[in-house]
Amino acid sequence: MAQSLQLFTAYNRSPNHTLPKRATYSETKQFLPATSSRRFPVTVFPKLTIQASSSSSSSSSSDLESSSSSSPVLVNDNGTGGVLSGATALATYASATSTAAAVTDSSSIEVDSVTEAELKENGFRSTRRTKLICTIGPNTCGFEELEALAVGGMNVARINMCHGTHQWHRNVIKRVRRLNEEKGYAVAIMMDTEGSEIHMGDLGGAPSAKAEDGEIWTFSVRTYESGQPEHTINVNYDGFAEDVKVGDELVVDGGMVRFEVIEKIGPDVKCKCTDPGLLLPRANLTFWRDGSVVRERNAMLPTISSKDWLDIDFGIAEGVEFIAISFVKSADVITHLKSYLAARSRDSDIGVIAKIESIDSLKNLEEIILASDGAMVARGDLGAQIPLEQVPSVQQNIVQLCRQLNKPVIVASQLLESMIEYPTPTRAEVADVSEAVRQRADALMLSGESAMGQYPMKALTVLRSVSVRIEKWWRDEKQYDPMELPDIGSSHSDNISEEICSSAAKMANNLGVDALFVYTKTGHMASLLSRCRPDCPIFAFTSTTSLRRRLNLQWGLIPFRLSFSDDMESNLNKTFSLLKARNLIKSGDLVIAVSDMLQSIQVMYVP
Ligand SMILES: Nc1ncnc2c1ncn2[C@@H]1O[C@H](COP(=O)(O)OP(=O)(O)O)[C@@H](O)[C@H]1O
Ligand SMILES: C=C(OP(=O)(O)O)C(=O)O
Ligand SMILES: [K+]
Ligand SMILES: [Mg+2]
Repeated sequence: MAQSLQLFTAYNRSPNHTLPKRATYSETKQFLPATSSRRFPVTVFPKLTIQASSSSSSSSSSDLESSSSSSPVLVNDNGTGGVLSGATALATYASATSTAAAVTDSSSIEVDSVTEAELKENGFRSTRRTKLICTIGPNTCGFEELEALAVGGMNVARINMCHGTHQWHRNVIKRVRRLNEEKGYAVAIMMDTEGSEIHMGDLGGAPSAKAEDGEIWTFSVRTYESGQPEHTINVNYDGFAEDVKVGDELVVDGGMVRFEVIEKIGPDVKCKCTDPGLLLPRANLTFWRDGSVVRERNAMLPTISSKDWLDIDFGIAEGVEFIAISFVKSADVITHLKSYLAARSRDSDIGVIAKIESIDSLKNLEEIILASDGAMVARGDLGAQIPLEQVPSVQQNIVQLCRQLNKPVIVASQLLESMIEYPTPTRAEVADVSEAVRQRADALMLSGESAMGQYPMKALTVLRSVSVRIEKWWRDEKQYDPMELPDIGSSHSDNISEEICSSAAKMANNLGVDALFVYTKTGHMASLLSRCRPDCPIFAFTSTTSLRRRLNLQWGLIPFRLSFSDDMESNLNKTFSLLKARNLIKSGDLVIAVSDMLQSIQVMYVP
């Protein structure tokens, strides 16, 4: 297959290639009632009594008609229909997406063509559980590129407010929304704030500048009206010249270029290049003294700057699903933002993701994660603030803590950095991706690889195929360590939900069921199931498209939009008939269903 070929052709990379050795960073049929012999109701109510389910009633024929008439026909490379391999999805995306239809009426179910194809081809148990995030930049902002990314498995599109204008970001959001509406995808939008980081200016419009060994460069807080002199870099932080000392090490982009401070002249800081490399516009700057990162007055800068507040208002107005906050230092800022969001965005529920990328965030890790709706291991800046060799253990700790606290966690930055320039990843990068998948992080994120790299689709394909392969490997080999999941709920009802989900997940593993079904109004039960990381996929049914998108960040959840009632019996009947109409399930499949309206566990074969 194309994908396995691609992973192995890396050997063909010429040892004499002329590219730089180090990649630069920056940059349904009628429903038939169930036969009682094939069904085992295990309904658990809050008082924990066992109730047998009554026999089911058939769903209305209008459900069936609307569903089957809108069922998309998928075409594979050979045009024989019905198959779209995970590995060949990219090659066939045009045919798949051109025939896929989004369905939004109340009697139908909404799922996208890619999920549908994956379920049909590989069966439930082989669907990808790890979610994929792509940063959108100049190389991926067009409708066709965004569509190719969605077909390639993008679950969340990230926009980085460090770059671009509101109009640019608005256009990207509109295109993603159009894609969701027209093709039935549930791609969520994550807006990432700039934060009060120290970074360089725009290089006077140049795409990059090369700093050579021993060259003297001036870093200055001055703004140059009539063009920037040669070897001069503008710095955005007013206190820069006062805070640095002669002898400090100035680190660009976490170590891609290094300078030593040799002289201070008013607002100008003269520096000698000690590690040559490419300077990119708005690159991040840190300065180090005696082996640790210096945090002078910049430590006092607000986590959410006035510019960030304007960007947050923009995110609210555009209805983004997630806002990721850069350089979080404490839980207060998250709590404050959450109350601001609650007051401003009445209907929508925007998730706040805390980016763990500073020493302060590590000191207050648990309270920050508890206050947030998720966390990101932002290894780019984190690796510029703590010694690099500490990053892997910190990553593992954050991933574990997030799962224990039931918060989705993203592993970000440099996963496939070399693919910014090369069509194949390094073995080390594949091992890094595998490790994040083995740790069972909720999501993996591409930054420069998808924003401005030369091979965004190939990078996404690598993430997808490595994820699927590693997940299957540890399911087959039982490679993963079971994790102790503490009670996290604050009420007895919460504890019941947790017990139901962990029991349902355990039953699912022991019985080898095909899928877990969860009917959820708030997403809570879905996330509790995801937290258990069961062996089978979790079909999460929710009645709103916004919640469907938001669930798309979490491990193992396949979100569907479906109108449902408080009557589990009729929900299940409706779901079975709709899914059967689309050949997504078949008679005899074993399913365990839970819901957050009725605290119950039902085990049943699809009639
Ligand atoms: N909206 C955008 N417009 C232009 N370039 C972008 C945009 N988003 C990302 N990029 C480019 O992709 C690179 C990698 O993205 P990311 O890691 O999110 O940013 P950063 O390098 O600032 O941390 C950026 O350095 C920038 O060159
Ligand atoms: C994801 C990160 O943040 P940004 O790309 O915004 O610097 C990071 O630092 O790893
Ligand atoms: K950012
Ligand atoms: Mg960062």
